[in-house]
This record gives sequence, C-alpha cells and structure tokens, in this order.
Amino acid sequence: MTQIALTIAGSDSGGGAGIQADLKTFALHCVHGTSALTCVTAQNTLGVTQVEAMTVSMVKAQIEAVGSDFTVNSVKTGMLLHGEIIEGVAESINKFGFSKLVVDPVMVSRAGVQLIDDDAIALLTKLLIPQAAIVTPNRYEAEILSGLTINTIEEVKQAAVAIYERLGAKVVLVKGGGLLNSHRGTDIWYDGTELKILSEKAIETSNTHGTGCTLSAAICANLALEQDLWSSVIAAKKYVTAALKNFLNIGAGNGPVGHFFPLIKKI
Ligand SMILES: Nc1ncnc2c1ncn2[C@@H]1O[C@H](COP(=O)(O)OP(=O)(O)O)[C@@H](O)[C@H]1O
Ligand SMILES: Cc1ncc(COP(=O)(O)OP(=O)(O)O)c(N)n1
Repeated sequence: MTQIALTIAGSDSGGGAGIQADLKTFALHCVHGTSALTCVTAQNTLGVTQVEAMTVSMVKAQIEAVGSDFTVNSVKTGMLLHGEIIEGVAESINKFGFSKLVVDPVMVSRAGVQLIDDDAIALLTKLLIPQAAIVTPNRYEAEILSGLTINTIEEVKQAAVAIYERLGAKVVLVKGGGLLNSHRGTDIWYDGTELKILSEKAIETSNTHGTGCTLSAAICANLALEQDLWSSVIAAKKYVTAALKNFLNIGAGNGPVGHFFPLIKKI
C-alpha cells in the first residue's frame, strides 16, 4: 500500500530546507509526498534575500485538494510565515482531523534570524502546538516557547518540560544543533513522564542547512509508515545524522545535508 504524507511549508529556492527538503526526505523513505506551499523564499547557502507569502485561500485550497482526494497518513508543518496563514492551516487541519501531526515551529534559523513575525508565534502556540503529536523546536525556538535561556543540556531539559507544561504539547523534542560544540548532536525528548536523551557524536561541518526540516519530515514519513512515535524519532535521528555526514559542499555559505545518500553508488 502507498503511504502518503503532507508537508505544509515554505519553498527554499536553494533546495536545502523547506518543502524541497521535506519532499526529498519523504521520497527517500518511499512515502508519497504531497505539499501545501505557504510562502516562497529566495534563498541560497548564504541566506534569505526575499520572502513572499501565498494567499491564505491558496494555502487552504492546496490542503483541501490533497485532503479531499487522498488518505493522508501523516502531516508536518514548517515555515508558516504569518498569523493568517496559521489560522487557515489550523482550520484545515481540524477539518480533515489529521492526527499524526508533526509541528516544526520554524521561527528562528540556526543563525538566530527570526523567520516569522511575533503575532504568528502567538498563534502557532495557541492553535497548532496543542494539536501536534510532537513539536520539534531548535534551541532558539525552545527559548522563545519556554521563556528560558538555554546553554546547557540541563537547560534544554528544563525548556522541554516547560514547553510541555505551558503549551499543552503531547511530546516535545528540543533539537541541539544550535548548542555549543560537543552537544550539537544531542536532542531531548519529553512526553510528560520521561525525559530521554537522543545523542549522536557532533559532526564537524558548517554544511548543516536543512537539518531541522529533514528531521521533522523523517519523523512524519516514519509515522506515515505506521511506526510508533518514539521509533519514528529514533529512525529520523539516524536519517538526519547520516544525511549530515553526507553533506553537500555546494554554494559559498552553509551547504545542505545530503538527502539522497542511500542512492549514491559506492565506487
Ligand atoms: N553538527 C551536528 N552534528 C550532529 N548532529 C547535528 C549537528 N547539527 C544538527 N544536528 C542534528 O540535526 C537535527 C536538527 O537540529 P537543529 O540543527 O538544531 O535544527 P534546526 O535546523 O531547526 O535549527 C537534530 O537532531 C540535531 O541534533
Ligand atoms: C523555506 C524554509 N523553511 C524552513 C527553513 C529553516 O530550515 P531548518 O532546517 O529548520 O533550519 P536550518 O538548519 O537550515 O537553519 C528555511 N531556512 N527555509
């Protein structure tokens, strides 16, 4: 049977993050990828130079087109840009009752640049995070969502608990790529009962563009394949780590992870 996943996210013209990263990740998991584009970014390995939003009606029409024709097994959200889009997306998600929902609360890039406005952050926390099966903030997003400063693993754990308690998330996975040196491969899971550490050795590279999108898309793909949430996260962590090890040294800035590493012919 063909499993189907939907990504609701922005386009990255450089192909490293956003919709492009999500669809590649779905394909490498043998999951049919569908998409609802929220915005278009002019972006490369050096950064974002321009952003344009899709209209709310077009975002909703894309979700409607996919949801009314296919059995969608899982959904992820990425860059949602502004409050009206978030309201529209939340409405459509409710309409179709998508329950295997991964919310990657894309707000701040690894470089610390805010990617959505303040109203959007408030609506994301109110309308989408409580509906998510799992929310996957990076270090900076976890600081905003928890109201805490994060430097150490202990502080990552405190933030994960605070986000769970303050926002009603079912599971929180705080990603550690923005931490210092040896902690960059360490993520913290909190499900209201247990704090779990997912740790991989930090990979020495600046070609990390798209790690967050890739991790959340891989979780979404594994959920579509009917794995449970914890197994989905473990497998996704393995996929993003391998993709990072196979980074693409392209462009003048921070290159993307290598999504298609399993297909590369060994000489
Ligand atoms: N240098 C690195 N070495 C190993 N793992 C990393 C590295 N950078 C990021 N990761 C992993 O990539 C995933 C995405 O995390 P992160 O980069 O923090 O997200 P985002 O792209 O949203 O900022 C996490 O599992 C994190 O541990
Ligand atoms: C269109 C678009 N969506 C999301 C991001 C952020 O990508 P992410 O993988 O979360 O983070 P980086 O590791 O690339 O900072 C983006 N840049 N563009």
